[in-house]
Amino acid sequence: MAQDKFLPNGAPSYERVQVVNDQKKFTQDFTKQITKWGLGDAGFNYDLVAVFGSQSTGKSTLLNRLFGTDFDVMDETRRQQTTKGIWMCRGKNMNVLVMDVEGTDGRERGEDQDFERKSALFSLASSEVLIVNMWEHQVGLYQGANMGLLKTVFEVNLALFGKPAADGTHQKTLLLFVIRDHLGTTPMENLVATLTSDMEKIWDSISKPTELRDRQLKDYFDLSFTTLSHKLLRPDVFESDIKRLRGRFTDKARDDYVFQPSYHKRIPADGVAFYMEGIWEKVQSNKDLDLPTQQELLAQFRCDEISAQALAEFNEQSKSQRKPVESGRVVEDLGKMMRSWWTTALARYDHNASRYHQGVYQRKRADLISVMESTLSPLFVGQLKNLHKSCLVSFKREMLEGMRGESYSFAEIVSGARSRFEQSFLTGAKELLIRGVDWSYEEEYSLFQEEIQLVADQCRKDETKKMVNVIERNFKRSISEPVEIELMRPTPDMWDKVLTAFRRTLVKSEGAYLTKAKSFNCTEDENVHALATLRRRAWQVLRTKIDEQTADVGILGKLRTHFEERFRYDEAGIPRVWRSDDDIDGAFKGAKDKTLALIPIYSKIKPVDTSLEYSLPSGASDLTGETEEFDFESTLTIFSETKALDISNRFRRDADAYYVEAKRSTVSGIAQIPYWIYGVLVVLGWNEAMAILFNPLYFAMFAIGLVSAYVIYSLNLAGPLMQVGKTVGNEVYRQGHERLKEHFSQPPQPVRAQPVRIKKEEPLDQDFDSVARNRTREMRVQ
Ligand SMILES: Nc1nc2c(ncn2[C@@H]2O[C@H](COP(=O)(O)OP(=O)(O)OP(=O)(O)O)[C@@H](O)[C@H]2O)c(=O)[nH]1
Repeated sequence: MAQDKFLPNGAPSYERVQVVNDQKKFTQDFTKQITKWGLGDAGFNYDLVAVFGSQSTGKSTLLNRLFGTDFDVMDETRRQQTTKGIWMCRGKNMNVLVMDVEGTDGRERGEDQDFERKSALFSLASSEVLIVNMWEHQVGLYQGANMGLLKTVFEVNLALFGKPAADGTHQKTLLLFVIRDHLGTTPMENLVATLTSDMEKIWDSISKPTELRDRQLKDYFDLSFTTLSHKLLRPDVFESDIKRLRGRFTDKARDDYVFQPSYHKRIPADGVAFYMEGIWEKVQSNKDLDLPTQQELLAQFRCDEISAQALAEFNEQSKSQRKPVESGRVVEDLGKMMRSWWTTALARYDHNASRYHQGVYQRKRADLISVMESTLSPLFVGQLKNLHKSCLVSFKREMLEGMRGESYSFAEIVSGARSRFEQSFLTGAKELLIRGVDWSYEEEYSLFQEEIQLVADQCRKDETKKMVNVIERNFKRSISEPVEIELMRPTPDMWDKVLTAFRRTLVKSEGAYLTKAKSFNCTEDENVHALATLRRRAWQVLRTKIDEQTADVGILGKLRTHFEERFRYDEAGIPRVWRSDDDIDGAFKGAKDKTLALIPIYSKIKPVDTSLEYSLPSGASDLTGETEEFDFESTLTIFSETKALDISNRFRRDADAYYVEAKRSTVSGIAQIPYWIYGVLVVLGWNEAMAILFNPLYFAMFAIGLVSAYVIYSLNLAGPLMQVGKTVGNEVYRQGHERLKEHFSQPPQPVRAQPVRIKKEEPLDQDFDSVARNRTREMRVQ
């Protein structure tokens, strides 16, 4: 709140204003006040100085003496806090904004150090020169000299306002250490060295943002030092010290002039209020600035250390199982291990850190838990995935093994395997849980269940397919014989019988399917699909069988048989022996016509009783879901008209052959020896027969002949004897043949000339030829 001290002549006023009250509210009158101070148009021509230090260390006194301000000064007799919040005043006859800040370590605020930190940070961030006010005897102390506070302030200041400008330079601030009540016993240089070293130490110990890790204290701050004598004991020296120091703020020519341009924030004076309000808001609202107490700071430091130690061991342990899990293995007792690492780390942290500030301890504990959780999370997720995979593989294996035999219930195998491996997954997943960690396996579990269902469905589909194939084979076996029989004995209602047999067998097959499908837990849709497939395949089996039976050879055979049965056999089934007076033509025509009439019957599946007609939807899809080309109507036609014509022509040719054969058989019957010839033979041979019967020699020979014939017949020797006879005959023939060949093919041997003695008795008139003949004969004899 501004103190109203308007000057009647319009000269600038020097009244102070409370920029931030003790409720941490920033004043709304600041801009107005800057105008009143006459600095509205000052542009950059102004400076800003603030003071930092413990309560009642003469800060206000110092500022009033240096800048001619009138900040409240403590009443010596009461020794209590005077400055509350942050005040500002214009320096007398100086374009200097002077900020008097509530002292630190105030009795009134006690443990609540929030305001002193925020106000200190605000002063540091907004001023060009920060006067660090302290008693000489505070130098070298840590808490006493506000070093802890400075450390915090530096840390947050760096994080919030420490980013370099575009040219890489940093906004600098002068820290002017004013050592009060300087007695002179400790040389100035020593004090400077101690304070400089303290500041360097503070700077080194603060945690810096990564990108500002290597920044030095001098990048942000210049340090300057001065002393003031004891105000009460040596008032004269004090006064001269003040005067000397004042010169540093006013005399720009001096080397140690404090308001160097490099410290200026480059904010025009009329924007200072807005700028400072922004800084205050940033200071106030930033979470990082909920600054801790010294106790908290210590706790933070120690808890961090303890936590890091606990984490180091924990990380080492968890690392050991990372590889196995990543490689896809289900690590046994992983949950147990994780819980052990977890509790060990927490116990270690709890044991060492619980002695520190509870808030910090709890907060850091939560941090530790969160880090451990994120470290173990990949193991949890990986193990769940591995569990999922391994249970699924085992489920598949068990399904396949279960379905290996003949008699098994698919539904039982599925439900058994499913519940076992779901349980196995759940047990494995639950084993991984750590109390207090919000991990969930539900999503993975439902994925696992879905995949189990997919595998079961696939197995069921495969099994259904297999089952339909088996039923189809059985159907084929069952339908084969009835179809063969019915097609072998064609009648007009042949197809009625075939279709009846087909329906009967199909009903049995469908029944077999439905019984098995029940144990498969097939859906209604799957059943409909499978039955449709079964019907179509059954029909195709029937068709194949019919095709096989009505192939060229088959159909011609059947027609021939049918024809023969009617032409070559009589009604009683006895083979006909055609006589010349038989009506071969009529029988032939009848049999042929009846047989030809079968061809149209064979050519199309068409029952007489239309209720037996069978039909199937065309273009039905297979069990695999693939649509097959299937035109039911076309399957009803066994052969086309052209084919029927061809068959009938070929049959006609066969039938004609039978006809010719029949005709020939009557002719050959006619060519037999007439019966009267036998009579003539009896008459003519009567005498010879009597001669044999009544001549004992002939009779005996006849009887022997008969007995021999009987013996040969009864011993079945006719064949061997014939064979022997034949062999002997052949041998005789061969021998004879060879002899003859030898005889006729031998060339005449050359005859050696012998001396010829003319026998007396030989007639002289014997001609040469006869002699030669005789000679030749002789030679042969020789
Ligand atoms: N010994 C000594 N006392 C001083 C000096 N300067 C001021 N004092 C006395 O210290 C007391 C506190 O002075 P203030 O100026 O009010 O101190 P302050 O630091 O502004 O106090 P707060 O604003 O309440 O924090 C007053 O009684 C002053 O007379 C000094 O240099 N030496």
